[in-house]
Amino acid sequence: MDGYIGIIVIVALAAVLAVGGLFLLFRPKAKDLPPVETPPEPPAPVITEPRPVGQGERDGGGATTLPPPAEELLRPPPVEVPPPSAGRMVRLRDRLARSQNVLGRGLLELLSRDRLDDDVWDEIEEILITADVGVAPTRVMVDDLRTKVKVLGSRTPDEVRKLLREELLGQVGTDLDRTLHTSAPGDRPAVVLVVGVNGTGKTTTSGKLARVLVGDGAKVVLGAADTFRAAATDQLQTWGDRVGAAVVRGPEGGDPASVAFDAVAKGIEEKADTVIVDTAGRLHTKTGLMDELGKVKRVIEKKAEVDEVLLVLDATTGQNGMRQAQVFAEVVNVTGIALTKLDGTAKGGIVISVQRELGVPVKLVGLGEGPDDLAPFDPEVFVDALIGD
Ligand SMILES: Nc1nc2c(ncn2[C@@H]2O[C@H](COP(=O)(O)OP(=O)(O)OP(=O)(O)O)[C@@H](O)[C@H]2O)c(=O)[nH]1
Repeated sequence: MDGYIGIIVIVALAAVLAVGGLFLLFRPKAKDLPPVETPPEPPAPVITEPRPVGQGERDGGGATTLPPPAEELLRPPPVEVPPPSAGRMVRLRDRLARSQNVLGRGLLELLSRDRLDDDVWDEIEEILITADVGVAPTRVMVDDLRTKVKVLGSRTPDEVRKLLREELLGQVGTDLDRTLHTSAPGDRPAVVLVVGVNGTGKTTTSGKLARVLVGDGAKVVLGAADTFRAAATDQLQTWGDRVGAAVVRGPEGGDPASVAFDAVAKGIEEKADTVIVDTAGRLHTKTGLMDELGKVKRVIEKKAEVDEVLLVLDATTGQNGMRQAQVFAEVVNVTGIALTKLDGTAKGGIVISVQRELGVPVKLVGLGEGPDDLAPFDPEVFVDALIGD
């Protein structure tokens, strides 16, 4: 019996030891334990730099801003000193180069081809027509170029460029008198009358021209004879205020001829160098409105000669502009063309066609909406911008 008890005790002891060993062997290690939950760190504080205190905040008014003091409201805006006109077209050359890329570089590329067969000449013709050079001038140019290419035979790139440059310059015309008559002999101011159909950019061009002249040192008076559109008068007033030019305005819907007359009278009285008279946009097909324009000019002439009649043409309207130009020329004897929006069209060929049809030179070109984006037209800069250096 004692033997049995001893065996039982030994077995029991062995069992206890075995269970203890197993526990020690498979006990969970620290890294297997579930992580101890620690409270999240509080978010870092957002440190903002103090903003300069605005007037409203200073008063504890949050977003509201106090109006500027009365004397500040009454003070006229500072008068600007615009840059002189010299070199303007060179400055704006890139705009031309971008918009007239096809006309210049396209022609250059085609003329540089080894073989100039009929298909290539057709393409050359198409480029010229598409750029609004006009049918007759296109024919002349293609014939000229064909003859010159034949004479040259094989062509180096420099020869092609020279050939095209000469042809384009010949068509644009280097010997036309492009002088803007903005100063008059004697002691009266020169009078510039600005005319054209609606929306071509007459008011903008009048304002920009005032800047050109003031930049060149002249004293300018502006006449807001566009009494039809109140906004045009305000627009002109803003242009005048910016460069310190007096603006003569009349009542809305008033007689434009009377405003034009008063503007010239003011120019004489103030010993101005130039009076620029902006007129209302009118469709060339409306006889009544065209007669009114004729009257504006005749009434001005009671006071002083009109030295320059600038027809403002929108280059983007293409051949439609030609018809307008003809009618205006019949009524008011146009002496110069201001071609606007040349920055927004590939139809730069209109310079060639309009001069040929009217026999009147392009004197100014508009190359953007900025206040100084109007330049005296320079044929060489124009052609060089088209074909690149
Ligand atoms: N891109 C570009 N826009 C121009 C140029 N010249 C004028 N404009 C824009 O053409 C628009 C019409 O110009 P306005 O001067 O008001 O035209 P307007 O002929 O006086 O208009 P009406 O009095 O209604 O006949 C404006 O948005 C001008 O900024 C130019 O050379 N280039």
